[in-house]
Amino acid sequence: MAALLPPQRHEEKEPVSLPEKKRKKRKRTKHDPELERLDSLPWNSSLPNEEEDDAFSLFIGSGDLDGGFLSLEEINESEYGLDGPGVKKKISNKKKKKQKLEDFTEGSGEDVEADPAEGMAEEKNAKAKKKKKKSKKNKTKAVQQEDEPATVIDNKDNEEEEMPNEDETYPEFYEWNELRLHPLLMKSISRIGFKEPTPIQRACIPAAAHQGKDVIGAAETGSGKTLAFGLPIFQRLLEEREKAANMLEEKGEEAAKYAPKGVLRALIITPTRELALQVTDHLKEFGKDINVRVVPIVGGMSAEKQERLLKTRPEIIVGTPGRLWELISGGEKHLVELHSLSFFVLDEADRMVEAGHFCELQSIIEMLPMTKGATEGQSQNTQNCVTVSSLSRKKRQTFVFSATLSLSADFRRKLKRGSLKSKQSTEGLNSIEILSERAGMKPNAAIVDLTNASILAKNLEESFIECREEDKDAYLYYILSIHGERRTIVFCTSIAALRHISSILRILGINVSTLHAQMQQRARLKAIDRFRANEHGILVATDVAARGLDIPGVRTVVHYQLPHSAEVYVHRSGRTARASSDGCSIALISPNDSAKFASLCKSFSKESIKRFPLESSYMPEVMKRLSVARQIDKISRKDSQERANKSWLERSAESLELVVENYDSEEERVKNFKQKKACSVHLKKLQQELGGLISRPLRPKTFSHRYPTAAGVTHLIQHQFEELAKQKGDDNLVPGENKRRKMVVIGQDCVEPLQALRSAGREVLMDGKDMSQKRRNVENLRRKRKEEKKRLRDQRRKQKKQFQGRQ
Ligand SMILES: Nc1ncnc2c1ncn2[C@@H]1O[C@H](COP(=O)(O)OP(=O)(O)OP(=O)(O)O)[C@@H](O)[C@H]1O
Repeated sequence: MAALLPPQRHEEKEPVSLPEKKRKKRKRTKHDPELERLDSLPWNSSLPNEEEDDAFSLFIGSGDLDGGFLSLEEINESEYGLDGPGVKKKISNKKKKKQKLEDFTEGSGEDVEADPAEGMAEEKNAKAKKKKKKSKKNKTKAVQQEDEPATVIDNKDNEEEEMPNEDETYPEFYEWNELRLHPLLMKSISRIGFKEPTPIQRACIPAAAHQGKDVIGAAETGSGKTLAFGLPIFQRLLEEREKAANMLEEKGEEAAKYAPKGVLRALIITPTRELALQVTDHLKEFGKDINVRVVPIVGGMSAEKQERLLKTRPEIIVGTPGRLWELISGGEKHLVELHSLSFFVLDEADRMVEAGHFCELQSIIEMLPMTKGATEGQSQNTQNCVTVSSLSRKKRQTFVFSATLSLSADFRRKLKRGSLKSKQSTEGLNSIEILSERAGMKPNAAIVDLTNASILAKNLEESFIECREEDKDAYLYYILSIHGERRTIVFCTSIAALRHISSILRILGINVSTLHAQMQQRARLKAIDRFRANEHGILVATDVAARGLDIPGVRTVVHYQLPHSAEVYVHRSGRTARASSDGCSIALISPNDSAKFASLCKSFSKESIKRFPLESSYMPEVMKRLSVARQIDKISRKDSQERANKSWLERSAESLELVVENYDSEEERVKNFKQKKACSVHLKKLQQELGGLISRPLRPKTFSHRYPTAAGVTHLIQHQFEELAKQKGDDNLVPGENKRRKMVVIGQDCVEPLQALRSAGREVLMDGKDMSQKRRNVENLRRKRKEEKKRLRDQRRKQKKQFQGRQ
């Protein structure tokens, strides 16, 4: 356990004898049961089998240091470039240190052109602060010169003063203390209110922030991976600033080299635009207290906005591979300064090696200057280099994170042997391993794999509904109407299916947002915002929303169509049951899906899965509504298709300066007109019919009209009832009559899917063979029915012919 403990910052200033209190504390942490639990966690069993002696299966402090964490004695700050040359260890009190840091931070903001959106307020603040600080600084300087000449720490009292006691400052957040984060980060953590680090944060932060290691991290969805790489980045930037601030007096201008300002320090690449924006927001939340600029660079962003953001010369950029490569290859000034990069992060790395991202990502990686040990000649952009300190040039850390990361035994063995130097030796490695290798992943990288055998989040309840393909709409409508509580995401594999169900649901009066890759970026963001804003929102999305989206309060994920891979299933389901909350997933399984579903369960080592409880007495009403909705949908589609075709024809003709003439005869035109009119009358009729149906709560067949007990009343309908009751009360407010007029909804069986599942879900054994057999049986049955129908049809025809012959 010692590996997680080495107090790097303490180490620097630590006196020969530690105070008794501290020693006890360290001893205590050494035997932290949580860390021991992590230590004993196995590698994901679904991944290739491990050799017993593999040190990379969550290596947290054993005697074998190869590829694992360094022990306390082995950490040499100078090796990681964390102490600038000639730094004298000084005694300074807490205030003085903070003051210096602030001075430096302020300075760093001065020559950075601010983003107009946020910049004005910042500029104002900075000016006011600057005035204040100037007078303060002068005072402090005077006091320092008189009272506190620079001395080497050798005395307990001073040491106690130097390190702020976080226990006292943030007593509720003591769980973070062992990670020894910078006080400003602790301030952010306390402001945001994260009581304790998540396991992945606990495991990654010491390795990444204090031991300067590269990290490959895998942990379940919603487990806080963003901060697992975000906090080490902030920690290092702050430490560098602090050191530069300490040197400011001695070295003057030169000190600034140790915390270069206005240069790119971290490049975080994510597979989707939404994820990049989300990671940016998450990090910005922490960057607030420490004046670190984090900006997103994603496809779909306007050139002006992009330019404005890059002009602020942010330290951290979060982007998608396509747009980043476009800018890097185009020689964008801020982005080509990749030599100053201290962190290169691949978030959701396994998704990025899929088609569509790989080439751009590979090109970006090829532009990265070689890290320690590589020949200078291999760096392609050295002529663009500005002078940066050895501190930031010395090493770049690479972080690779995902919930579904699989590394081959061969790659882990390679890391262990430290044989990752050759760029050519990529034989037998998968794409993610090749990219990690090319990105300069160091041989002693820490691999932290906290995924369990099933990889799925532990608070997730999975379930399924078996139904015919054509009944999926009905079951989806059933779930959303009867159990439509809290936020729900419905996943489709194809955009066509997404369009179909979102249209049907809208016709049925269910307000849904949609999200898919063919939408304009602005519309995509709007859809997410709308979904976020509605506590009971419904988002119908393709797999573009499967990864990383972090929207609190998503309680249900419906797999309308099964995804193509087990990984995507994990990520889709991971949109619920995030952090410490719980949620459920419901897969709609048609006979065609059953074999796929069985193999999915097999790959997660699932022996049984719950069948989602259904109340069949609701289905006749559901089917009735759906049938009308489908007819409306068909007519509207036909109509809009015709209009689209017509306008396309007109637009094309207009662009060619042609006149479109109508050659239809008068008779045809009248006929068309009549047809259209009949169609629109029919449509209106259907709409009226559906309006009548959906104006009432969805009721089971046995529902009594005389006693509305609210069976099947969703929150929406109950809300409508309440509104209605309120309205009626307001309309004719006669004193004394209130009681009689008020409509009361008695009882409520509208429960969340998770609640329904927990109280009534039935476990079904998942037997792959059984599922396949079932599928075969259904297919046989269908074939027989078809044959029977054909036989009957032929028979009828024959009889008809015979009858006609007799006549
Ligand atoms: N220490 C913590 N305590 C409580 N909540 C946390 C903590 N760290 C992060 N979170 C919250 O947990 C949620 C999930 O975090 P994050 O998005 O980083 O997860 P993730 O592991 O990257 O998920 P995914 O694999 O789906 O991308 C976020 O809302 C985040 O604010």
